[in-house]
Amino acid sequence: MSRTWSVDEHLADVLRSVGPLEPIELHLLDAQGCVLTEDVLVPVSLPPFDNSSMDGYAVRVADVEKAGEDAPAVLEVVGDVAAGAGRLPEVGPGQAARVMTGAPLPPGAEAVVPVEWTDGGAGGGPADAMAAHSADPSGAAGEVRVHRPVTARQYVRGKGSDVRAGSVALEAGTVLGPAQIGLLAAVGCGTVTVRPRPRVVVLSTGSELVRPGAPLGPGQIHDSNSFALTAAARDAGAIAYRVGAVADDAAALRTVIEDQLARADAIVTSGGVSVGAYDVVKEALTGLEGTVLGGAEPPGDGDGGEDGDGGGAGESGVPEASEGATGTDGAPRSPGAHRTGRPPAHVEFRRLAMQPGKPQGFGLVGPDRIPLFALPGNPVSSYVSFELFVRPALRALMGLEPVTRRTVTARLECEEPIASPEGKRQFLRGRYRPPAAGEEHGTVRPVGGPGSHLLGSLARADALVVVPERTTEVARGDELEVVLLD
Ligand SMILES: Nc1nc2c(c(=O)[nH]1)N[C@H]1C(S)=C(S)[C@@H](COP(=O)(O)OP(=O)(O)OC[C@H]3O[C@@H](n4cnc5c(N)ncnc54)[C@H](O)[C@@H]3O)O[C@H]1N2
Ligand code: MOO
Repeated sequence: MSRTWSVDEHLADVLRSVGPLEPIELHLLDAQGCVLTEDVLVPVSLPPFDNSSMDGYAVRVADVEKAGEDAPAVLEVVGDVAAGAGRLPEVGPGQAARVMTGAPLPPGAEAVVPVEWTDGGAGGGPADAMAAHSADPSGAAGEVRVHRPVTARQYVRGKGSDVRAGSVALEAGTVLGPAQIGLLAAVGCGTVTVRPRPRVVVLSTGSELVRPGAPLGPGQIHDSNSFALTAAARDAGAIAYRVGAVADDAAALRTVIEDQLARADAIVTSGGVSVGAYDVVKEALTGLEGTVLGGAEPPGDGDGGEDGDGGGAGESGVPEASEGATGTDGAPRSPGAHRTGRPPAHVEFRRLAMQPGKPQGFGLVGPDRIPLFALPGNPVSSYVSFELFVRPALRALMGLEPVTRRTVTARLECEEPIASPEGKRQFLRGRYRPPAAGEEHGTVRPVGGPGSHLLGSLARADALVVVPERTTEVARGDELEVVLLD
């Protein structure tokens, strides 16, 4: 390691290295959370035809003009129009058609009288509802008494009154949420062109790691990082594949990562980046020249596969493949924008002026130059590093903005002053309370201490409290920047 990088320098370097993935066409539900890359024009007006907004009777306005409670207009019922009806009865003078919500307005009719303004064809006073067609098919015939007048087009939803054919339904850049997906379905689009979710392969390293659920032997711990990071990748919008823990064997790790290249738009590892004798990630990802990870084309196509055999895995001997978040899109992608210009494939290991998260590796690997994040092994360090560097990169790959989490200013709530290392940006875990009425800022209360192994308090936190590099102590009432985690 040479110089120390600031958090901002490292993030800028990461974001300089990743560009949005090439757009692909996806089925609507597979595109949820993705960004449209082109305007979507409305192929068919919505509604596609004039239709009723009420269950009632389609009438001609002049026929009910003088209708009142004591002097109902009596109209001949010429048939039923249910939603989806293809053949429509013609409504002539003195006539009405029973019409359901969403059903086409029959020819000749100008407005709809809600059933509650009529006797429902039953001959009594105002009706509450229509008799079910199955129970009384005769309801579509006979007479109906209308007790109130309607104006032209009343209770009629006009063709194109929602969106018109030829207009822009959604603009390029729109993020597809439930309402947008609903609109696309309504106008008949079955597929859309979007920036896809990045496929992220997450693997942890360490011979001490055991899969949760398996008993611990002496000196062993459960692998939590690969689970937390896979969940974080999904939370960021990615399709995440958790590969089980790989033991501290550089050659095996390199093989596993090479195998995973075929299905990865980004790779995240944890552990093995510090200065110890078993820091396997550093070893595996240094001196890549001439290897597939170093950018050399693989010998054959190579299927990468779901079950890369790294051997020597800490938990089972064979890395485990995990399902994709949405399980839609395992196919190889055309190279992303990060391939253009083809910077050298290389992973650099750095020291960052932050706590937790000091040791970090980052670079572009493989023939497609996909980003690889080698995060530190301490559980809080890897999670905080993911939040600060990987999440923004994944959002950049998806074309989502802003890439960073929302930050707010909050007043610190704590009993005793808290020390912070000089020259490092510290990220304390905290719980944020938004401002109450009349307050300019909310408050944040640290949970747990600064130790990078404190998962219990991380799990109770909903914010990261940022203590700047030059600050060596913070106390109650200090105004600090807070990164909101949800
Ligand atoms: N002499 C020095 N030692 C250390 C330094 C240093 O500057 N000089 N930096 C410390 C800091 S800061 C960090 S952070 C860690 C980073 O170490 P590694 O990235 O090499 O991580 P490991 O040694 O593999 O593991 C560290 C710690 O985390 C536990 N761990 C690892 N993977 C997992 C996992 N998947 N699930 C749960 N826990 C995991 C591991 O057992 C260790 O306890 O280095 C410091 N040392
Ligand atoms: O930087 Mo390490 O990430 O403090 O524990």
